Amino acid sequence: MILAIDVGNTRIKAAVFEGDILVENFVFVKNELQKNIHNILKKYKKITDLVVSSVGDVEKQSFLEFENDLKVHFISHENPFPFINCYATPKTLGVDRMILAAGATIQFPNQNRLVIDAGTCVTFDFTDENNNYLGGAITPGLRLRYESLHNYTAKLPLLPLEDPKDLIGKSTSESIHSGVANGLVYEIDGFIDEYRARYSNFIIILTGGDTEFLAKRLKNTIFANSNFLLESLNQTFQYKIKND
Ligand SMILES: Nc1ncnc2c1ncn2[C@@H]1O[C@H](COP(=O)(O)OP(=O)(O)O)[C@@H](O)[C@H]1O
Ligand SMILES: CC(C)(COP(=O)(O)O)[C@@H](O)C(=O)NCCC(=O)O
Ligand SMILES: [K+]
Repeated sequence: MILAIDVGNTRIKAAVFEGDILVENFVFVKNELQKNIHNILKKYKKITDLVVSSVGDVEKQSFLEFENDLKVHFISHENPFPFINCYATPKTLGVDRMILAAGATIQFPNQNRLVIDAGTCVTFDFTDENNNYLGGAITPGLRLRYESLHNYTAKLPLLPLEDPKDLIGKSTSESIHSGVANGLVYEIDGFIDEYRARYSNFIIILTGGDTEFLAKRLKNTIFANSNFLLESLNQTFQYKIKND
């Protein structure tokens, strides 16, 4: 069994895998990392490997303390990936984005794929049918948009994510909800339309903490899968075992 852990900029996501099967998944915050790993290992005694991908600021040491009981693997740029990396600055490309592109390439062979990860940031990652990873986009995520409006103005309150009542906000809070929530939905649909103008055919995978909120509001047809990054992490690790 494998314990896959993805450290994002907001939360840590983890999943136990038996081969390709996701047995159970977990979400927690940074300062509860060790406690959670201990509990997972207590529950699943067959875990032999810990596979970590991180774009957040968690010390490697937090994972290395489990080295007596497990093999600990950090997925990095040095790993083999199933695509040709055409990013102009491959060393600064987020390892989470590489893993998403790897998962898309493995799960959807011989087609163009766009992965949208709605986390702290919303990232777009495009891999074409010849397995060239071309790049994409980075834009602030839903929560980050609410927080920036509050943090960089004198008058705007910090609001929790809420369904916008209407396109036309009739109060400060309605205007913020319309601007942030409708805004991100239109932005994502707009991006997809522009991609479609260049590539007539591609599949779209939506993942990340805001998957559920966004999936039902987008006009485009997408595969919504909150666990896509963890599944891709497991697949990237299996690919490494076969190709190292
Ligand atoms: N309990 C929660 N805490 C924080 N964010 C949450 C929570 N539930 C849903 N979200 C949403 O998830 C998004 C962050 O997604 P996540 O996948 O956790 O990010 P990251 O991978 O960057 O850590 C936020 O924009 C927020 O709206
Ligand atoms: C863009 C990101 C901050 C997204 O992080 P996340 O929202 O998943 O927490 C991360 O992929 C990153 O730090 N990327 C480095 C820059 C790049 O990918 O070009
Ligand atoms: K992201």
